[in-house]
Amino acid sequence: MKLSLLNELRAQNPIVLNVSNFVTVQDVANGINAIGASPIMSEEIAKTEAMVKMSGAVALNLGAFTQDQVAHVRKMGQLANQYGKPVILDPVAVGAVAYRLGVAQSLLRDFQVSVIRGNAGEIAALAGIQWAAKGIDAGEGQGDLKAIARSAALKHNCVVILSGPTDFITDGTTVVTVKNGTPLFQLHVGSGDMLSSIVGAFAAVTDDAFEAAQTACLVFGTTGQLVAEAIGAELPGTFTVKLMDQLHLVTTQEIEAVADYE
Ligand SMILES: Nc1ncnc2c1ncn2[C@@H]1O[C@H](COP(=O)(O)OP(=O)(O)OP(=O)(O)O)[C@@H](O)[C@H]1O
Ligand SMILES: Cc1ncsc1CCO
Ligand SMILES: [Mg+2]
Repeated sequence: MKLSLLNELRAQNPIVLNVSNFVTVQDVANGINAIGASPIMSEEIAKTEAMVKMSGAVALNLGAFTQDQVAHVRKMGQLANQYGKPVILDPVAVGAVAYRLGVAQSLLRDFQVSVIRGNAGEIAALAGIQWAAKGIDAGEGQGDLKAIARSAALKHNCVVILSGPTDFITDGTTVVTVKNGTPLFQLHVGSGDMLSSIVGAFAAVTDDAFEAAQTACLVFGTTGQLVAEAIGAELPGTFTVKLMDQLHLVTTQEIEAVADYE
């Protein structure tokens, strides 16, 4: 865990290039901005190369794609590999829809990702493990989450974040767990999308994708927890607004005071 990466991120203000989804695009852009990085979204394949070149990391979200957009994501992933930019993949709902899983698997064959960030249902699907996912949510599957995360990481040769009440972050060998968070994250559609792009912001300021992934989970989880403790009620609207504020304001000292990871 390297919390000083948060200060590094804010000092560097790296550009994070995103293929987002139309549902959560604004939260994702503002989340990146609030934490101290610089978001840019792309939907046009013709300008992909220039945009990849100027970026510090590329975050690819498979939340709501058309076939044209899949071609765009593929080209962006391949160009990111060519220019040595870290790629973060958010495989939305691949545990619930076979077509989505097929698309995600074909993309993972065509370019190398640095980090996959998904919930239990999504990561189990990418590991080839049976799990009862529910739409974009993790669902009610059963299994050893640590082993599932590790298996997905080995299969795709990358760092994996299996997020949920506890986040499991692994390079296929070591597994770090982050227990910080709040159930309010589940009442805000796109919490996961925000986390995936924030992983991109951290990956842009270090060559160590495993460290970037761990730090992003700790920063995001503790920030949400601090907000929930401050508002003290189940208010998803208020939570969303205050989460943006707190992502901007949170300090490494405040995070350290509540950090719960091993
Ligand atoms: N019950 C919970 N308690 C604490 N933190 C949680 C809980 N559920 C999710 N989180 C946190 O919420 C964030 C998003 O993770 P989650 O697994 O919910 O993503 P997701 O299912 O892809 O979300 P979405 O589909 O809304 O984008 C992570 O930081 C995770 O730690
Ligand atoms: C609700 C929803 N549907 C497609 S993407 C998305 C946002 C969660 O990623
Ligand atoms: Mg998600």
